This record gives sequence, structure tokens and C-alpha cells, in this order.
Amino acid sequence: MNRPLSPVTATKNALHSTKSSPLSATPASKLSFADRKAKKENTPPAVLVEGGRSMRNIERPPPGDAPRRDGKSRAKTDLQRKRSAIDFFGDAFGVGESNSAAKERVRGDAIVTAEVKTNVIISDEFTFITELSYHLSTRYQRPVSSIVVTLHHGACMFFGGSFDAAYIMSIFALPSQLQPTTNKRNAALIQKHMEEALGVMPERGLLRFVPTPEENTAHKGKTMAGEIDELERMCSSPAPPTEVGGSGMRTGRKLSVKSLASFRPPSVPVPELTPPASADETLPPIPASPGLPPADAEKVKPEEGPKTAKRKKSFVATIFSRSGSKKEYKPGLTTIRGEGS
Ligand SMILES: O=C(O)c1cc2cc(O)c(O)cc2[nH]1
Repeated sequence: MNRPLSPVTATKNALHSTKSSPLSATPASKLSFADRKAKKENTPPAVLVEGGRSMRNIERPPPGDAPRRDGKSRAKTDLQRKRSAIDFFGDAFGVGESNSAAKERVRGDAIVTAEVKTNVIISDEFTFITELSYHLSTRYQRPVSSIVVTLHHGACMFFGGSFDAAYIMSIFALPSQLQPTTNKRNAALIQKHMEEALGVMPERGLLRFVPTPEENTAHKGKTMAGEIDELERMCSSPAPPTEVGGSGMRTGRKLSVKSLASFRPPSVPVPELTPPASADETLPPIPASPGLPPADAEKVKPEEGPKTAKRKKSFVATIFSRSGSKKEYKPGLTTIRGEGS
């Protein structure tokens, strides 16, 4: 009876059944390394499965091997390259979707949020938050009015087995802003900033880049995706009737970014659409009153008296206009009380 062989036995048998080879008469244990190598090269490929059916040869190199340079592999590589380019744009702009003017317009208002939690006690939270906001504004090429930073300091935190100074920072942004290469660069630069601002080495810091799709983020009661849909509907113009009693369906014609500008309320600045992560590391000039552009900041005196709702500000700008004594922004190292490293 033919019992199925185990894969190991099948392989061993295949190695030993090289009758045509002159080396096959000598037991393997008595051969030199070179002989064993020559014998192996003359040996037909091992049958890797039992049952008598031979498998096709495995032609692919194992993972980690340098890619082969024959035409077949090259064609594959080109295809793979094209696929990954499609994946990249798919990731950035939504799979299979066009990058409409409505999307660009709403994405232009995208906010980058950083949530910092640390066990360090920061005596000047205002300075720390403001400096980090400007740093992120540079990193993500967003106006500071589109950056939100929250800080929870003096937290009870056990980090990597100790209570020594440490932090966790979660950065939420659109997936297009948190691409792997951008993250690599920003990881180093943001942790360097944290070391300077907080005195905590990158080893004691954890960054989390959290891509937040348009469906999962909302402002003014609308998700970003909802806002895009709405704008796209507004932008599609009615089709000219082709016949009496025609359907009058909308064409869904896409308008340019320029034509969309008419939908923007006059008080909202035109968004920057610069790509992320290519800027140098220089921080933008920091205005005396954060939340205002540097040029305007010089003209404006700090607010006095209690905060009143005199003019409508963006919800982000309100974060920076605090009543009390901490209005003036003074760049420099943050003073840390307690157990800073
Ligand atoms: O999280 C954001 O960046 C975000 C959400 C959101 C929603 C919305 O309706 C907008 O117009 C902009 C916007 N940005």
C-alpha cells in the first residue's frame, strides 16, 4: 500500500533519488561541501508535497532577496509601481474619486488636532500650546487658525515601566496629511520640538498619527464629507432641456476651484493648498497675539477687560483669545515644575 509521505520524507527521497548524477553513489555525509553543492545543483527540484503530483517550480525569490533583473520581473515591478501610485492617490483623495473643486475647497479648511498628555507639570501652558501650534502649522503647512492643540499635563502616567517624564501625543488629520513618508519626517521633527519644549527625550515620547477620514470629522453640524456633498450638489448646474417635457436632471458638471470661491463666505480666507512636509524647519514668525497673522498682530493691542463677543471668530481663533494675564506670547523654553528630565 502506498502510504502518503510526509513532506520531509518526500523532500529527502527526492534528494537521494539522483541516479543520473555521478555523485549520487557517495553517501552525502562523506562528500565535501563543494561536492554536496555540485550534487545539489544537479538534483532536480525537490517535490515539496506528497501524493506523487509534482508542483510547479517556485521561481519567486524568498522575501528579502534582491529583485531579479530579467524582463518578466521588471514588467511586474512596473505594474506594481503603477499600482502603488494609484493606491497613493487613492489614499490621499479617496479611492476612485475625482479630486473635485468642492473637495479641495473643504479640505482647505481641514484642521490638524494634537492632543498631548504628559506627566510633566508645565507651568506655562499657554507658551507650550502656542509654540506647539506654530510648530504644527509649519509641519502640516496649515494656517495656525487650522491647528487645535489640547494639553493634559501633570497626568498620572506610567510609561514603559516607569513614572519618569514622558508624553503621548495623538495627531488627528486627514489621511492625505498623514502619509507614511510625511509621518517619518514629522515624527523626528515633532519629537525634537517636544524635547526642546518639554525637556523629554524622544525615547520617552509616543506619537500617534491618526488619519481621520472626511466622514469621521464634523464642524458646524456637518461632517466634512457632508459638506463636500452639499457643495458638489450646489455646483452641479441644471441641464438645458433637450426636449419638451425633458427630465430636467442635473448634469453634475464640476466647477473649477475659482468658480467655487463664490460659495465661500467673505470672512473666510482662501485656503492654502500647499503640499505637506516639504517646508524647511523654520518656524513662521510668531505674532504678539497668537491667532492673528504677523502683519496684523503688530497693529492690534491686546484685548482689555472681559472677553466679549464683539466680532465673530473662527472656533479655532477663540482658543487663542484668553482673558486674564497670559495674553502676551513670549517665545522661549517652557518652564517646567516638578520632575522634568
Ligand atoms: O476636522 C476637520 O478638519 C474639519 C471638519 C469639517 C467639517 C466641515 O463641514 C467643514 O466645512 C470643514 C471641516 N474641517
